Amino acid sequence: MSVKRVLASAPAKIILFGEHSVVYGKPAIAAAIDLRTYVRAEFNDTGAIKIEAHDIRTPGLIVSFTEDSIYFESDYGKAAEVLGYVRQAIELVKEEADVNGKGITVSITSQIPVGAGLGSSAAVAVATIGAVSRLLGLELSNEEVGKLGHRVELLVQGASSGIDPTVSAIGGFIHYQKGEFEHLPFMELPIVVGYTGSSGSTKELVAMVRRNYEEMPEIFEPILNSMGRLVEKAREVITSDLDRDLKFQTLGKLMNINHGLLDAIGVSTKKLSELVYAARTAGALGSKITGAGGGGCMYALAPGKQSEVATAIAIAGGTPMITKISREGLRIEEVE
Ligand SMILES: Nc1ncnc2c1ncn2[C@@H]1O[C@H](COP(=O)(O)OP(=O)(O)O)[C@@H](O)[C@H]1O
Ligand SMILES: C[C@@](O)(CCOP(=O)(O)O)CC(=O)O
Ligand SMILES: [Mg+2]
Repeated sequence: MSVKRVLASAPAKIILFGEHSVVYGKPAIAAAIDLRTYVRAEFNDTGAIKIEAHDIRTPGLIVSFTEDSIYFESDYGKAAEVLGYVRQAIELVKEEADVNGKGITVSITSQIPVGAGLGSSAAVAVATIGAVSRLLGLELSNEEVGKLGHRVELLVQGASSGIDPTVSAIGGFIHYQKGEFEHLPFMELPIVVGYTGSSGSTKELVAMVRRNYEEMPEIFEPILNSMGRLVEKAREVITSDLDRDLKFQTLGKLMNINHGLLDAIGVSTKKLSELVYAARTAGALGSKITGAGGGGCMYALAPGKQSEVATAIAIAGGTPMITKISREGLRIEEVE
């Protein structure tokens, strides 16, 4: 029986250590979290690719009212650009399969705030590849979907380490470097994510760091190397047989150092720093930006203090989210 409709979902992530330096080939540690993007894919008879993005707000809406009608106009150039990840994801899958001139309709709903450092771009790419590949009868492993998701990010952003699509596709807690990943022993992490409410574009932030790196390589090299070293130290701690409390204390110190280095390369903002320090004052062992920065989210490690830290983040003007690691990555939810 041929497949008519597929619903797939893929999780958000946090980068625990090593964002930005991972783009320069250094290692990083990330975990999938329990916020998801859902993508439904089905055939249509128009021969066209149709994308229904229910969570994307198009800027610059103009509405004209007459007595008996309403006209809508929008900045369609920007609308097409914002759907670049979904479109590229569909195109890459179509290259691998015979669609017989049929069109594909993709409909997206998401729990992940956009441009917030939680990997919404990777989750939408991974869930789209998962849904469309299954619709077209391709048997791709989650790891293969992650690799295609990396190609999507490279095509749209120009640069991407691939850590986000990898962890979104395979789930869990990973160490990642230059396309290779390793699952770390699963541990419950008592974390709180704090959202500033503003967004940053990963494409622009990665490009800004690259420009500054090229202008002052002798300053940036040692900072990126230090980020890489602290990731290795964090991995040693996570995989050691130290007791949980000692592990968290050292990881907290490393988070604070990582935040300082991210601030040094220019990806923090006043609001992010306010949330980072509010969390520490409320008893977090460590706190830092997560993801590309320039707005978006920070996270804090707060064993026994999660509700105090959540309150402090809210008082400082952020939106706290107490999340859990998602062991599952890409999931096929329904096939009809
Ligand atoms: N629900 C969604 N539907 C369509 N596109 C999405 C969705 N969520 C994210 N995207 C795409 O991902 C972009 C944000 O990616 P990025 O700048 O990498 O930030 P992040 O991955 O941290 O959220 C959006 O501008 C849009 O192109
Ligand atoms: C800055 C970076 O390290 C992570 C970006 O994550 P996000 O898109 O902000 O969720 C870029 C990358 O790894 O490709
Ligand atoms: Mg992204």
